[in-house]
Amino acid sequence: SVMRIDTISIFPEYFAPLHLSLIGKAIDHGLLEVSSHDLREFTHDRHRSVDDTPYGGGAGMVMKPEPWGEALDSILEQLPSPRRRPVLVVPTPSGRPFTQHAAAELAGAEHLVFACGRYEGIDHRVLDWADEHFELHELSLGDYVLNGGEVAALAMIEAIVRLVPGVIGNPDSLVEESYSASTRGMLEYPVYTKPSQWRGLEVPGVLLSGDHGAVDAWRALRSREITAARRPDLLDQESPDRP
Ligand SMILES: Nc1ccccc1-c1cnco1
Repeated sequence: SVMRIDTISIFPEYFAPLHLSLIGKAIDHGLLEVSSHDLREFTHDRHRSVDDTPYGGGAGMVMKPEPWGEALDSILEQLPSPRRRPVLVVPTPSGRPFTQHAAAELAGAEHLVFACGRYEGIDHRVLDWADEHFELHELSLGDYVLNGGEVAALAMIEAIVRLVPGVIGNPDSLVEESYSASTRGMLEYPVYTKPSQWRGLEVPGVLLSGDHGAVDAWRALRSREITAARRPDLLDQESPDRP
């Protein structure tokens, strides 16, 4: 089944990279449809304004509700009926953490819409209205400040689309990867390839030994060392996907 992704942003050109490489191939193979919409096409004033000063005062500008309402309406109108509610993802610093688990959940959706806000955010009434017409997910990429949702949406789209069956050539690379990349897995062990000597640096001998048991043990030990050093929060997590 074809997954459809719509993005809405005042910088639609941010999404041009989606048409390259992996995702570009999925689109060519008809597995995926991506279209990016310019929020300003849903304004009607001479200045095509999308933001205004915040009620209650404070610095910065807030995105006006009307253009968002019209943009979301136009997406709903283009849906074949009868339709399942499309998923609306709003990247926001105040969102639920976006995790590999969330990516896997969203990979099952038929239709994903990404609303990318700038400035100090979108008038909250847009989210209240959208909650009645979409399956709404306010998601954060991490605890840092971006200028807008576009970069977050690109990352989320890549994480989601690569889990859609048929998009990635070699599925078993997903199994290994998803196990360790998921936030409840362990961190990846270090990897090496030819040449065995490079700038005076050698490859750990065990990896050249052909002793697969020893290799697995070495990798498990390195994963645990690295995880303990960088992500102690991931250690000894009891989780459904790691018995
Ligand atoms: N800082 C932001 C500003 C606007 C839209 C999203 C974000 C975001 C998402 N995840 C982290 O930050």
